[in-house]
Amino acid sequence: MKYDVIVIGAGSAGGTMATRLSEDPNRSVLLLEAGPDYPDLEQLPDDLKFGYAPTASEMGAPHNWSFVGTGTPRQAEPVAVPRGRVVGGTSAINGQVFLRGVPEDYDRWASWGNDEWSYINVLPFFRKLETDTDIRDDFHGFDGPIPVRRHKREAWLPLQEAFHEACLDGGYAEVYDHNHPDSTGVGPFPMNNPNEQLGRLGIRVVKDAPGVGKNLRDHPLVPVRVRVKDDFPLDPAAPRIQTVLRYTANGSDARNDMQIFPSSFSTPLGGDPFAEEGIRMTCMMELAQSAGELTLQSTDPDVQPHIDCRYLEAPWDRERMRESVRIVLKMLEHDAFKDIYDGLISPAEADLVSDDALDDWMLREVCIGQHLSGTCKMGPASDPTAVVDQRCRVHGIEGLRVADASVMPDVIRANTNCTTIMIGERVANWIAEG
Ligand SMILES: Cc1cc2nc3c(=O)[nH]c(=O)nc-3n(C[C@H](O)[C@H](O)[C@H](O)COP(=O)(O)OP(=O)(O)OC[C@H]3O[C@@H](n4cnc5c(N)ncnc54)[C@H](O)[C@@H]3O)c2cc1C
Repeated sequence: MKYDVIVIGAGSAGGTMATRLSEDPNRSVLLLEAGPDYPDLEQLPDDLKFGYAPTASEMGAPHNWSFVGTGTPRQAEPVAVPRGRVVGGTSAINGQVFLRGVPEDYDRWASWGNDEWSYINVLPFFRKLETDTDIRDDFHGFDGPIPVRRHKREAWLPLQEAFHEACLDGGYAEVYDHNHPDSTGVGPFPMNNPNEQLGRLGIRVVKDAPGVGKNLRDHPLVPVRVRVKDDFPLDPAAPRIQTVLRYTANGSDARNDMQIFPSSFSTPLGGDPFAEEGIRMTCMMELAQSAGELTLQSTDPDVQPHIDCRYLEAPWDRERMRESVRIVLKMLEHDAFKDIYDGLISPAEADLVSDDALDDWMLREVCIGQHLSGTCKMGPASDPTAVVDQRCRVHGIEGLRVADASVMPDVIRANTNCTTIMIGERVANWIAEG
């Protein structure tokens, strides 16, 4: 059997591409996926259907590749690297935040020789992929396949309210629409959950592309773990994440290069997702200077690659992360937290005595941001580190494209799913045009 297009991997980008390309009955499309398919809601297992509890992304969970990587040299244990193995890919096990990057992210991609990816060029595809159920304007879609909504104010849990109040008092702007190009400040996350439910190895080299595996980008995060008062309600099944603060670090020229968001329920790190610990305030770096690397360990596709994240390697990353932790600590002293906050679980007092002590704590505690990207970056052929051109065609190989989160030349200042789906939309469009 011959196919016009073969898509490997039914994840955020691959699933989108196969869907769009098969809209034309005259085009044959083969979609190959390593994990199972659940074609309707009845057959969908609970861990994939109810996204609030992170059971689907636990190590060893049935739809998780359960990779491991190296976070920083100071960590004794490897970091867990969950990736979805199911039709839907990682978007089937993710946190359902549906945030776009800031326009400058895409304009930076364009400035590196990929003019097709400027914000003005990608906006129609962001609109095409979604139906925003809250907002109708030039920046949002209203007839696309993915529903986008925000948790209504009356449904915010008490921690989210306290966080919001403390941020406003801290001088941050109030934002309702974080997908608006100008947004910065605190407000509800846009979500895509449905309304209230749910060579060295002897491999023959076909093309030497030295950029493959380099430029591993992510949003490293440092969790501040907080004990709560005895009578403060903790519900493991409630939405953990509802609001977010996006802000610019002191001295940074990159808008919204940092995020802080509160989790209304937290568990010991890496432990049982229903075991209660308190709450968590997460400091997340949206535009890290440090980049990691992904290298093959074997020719066997079942052996995972070595994933070296190199989080917080750059002093500038540590400086911004220290500031973020200190913003959280100050925020916890705000009156809005007086019925919630009962002391820190981590960091301990000794971790806060100096910049060095705090760095040491951060380098031990830093976690994966789940937004791995960049290891097959797009760029012109004149860039020796570029793996694909701006239409995602592999340089020097006819008929082969890479279209997923790995083609981002740098990670965007937002969670990656929405942009990855947009990449799938764009590439499908180019293939369809011929
Ligand atoms: C725990 C977690 C939470 C996250 N939360 C969010 C969030 O809230 N918001 C957000 O925007 N982003 C989030 N992300 C990130 C986001 O989901 C990913 O960036 C995005 O889904 C990546 O899409 P992709 O198409 O690049 O890859 P994937 O969606 O991972 O697709 C790759 C597909 O290829 C398949 N595959 C791999 N190898 C083979 C093979 N050899 N043969 C056949 N098939 C194969 C895989 O099984 C998978 O289905 C999260 C990620 C994780 C892990």
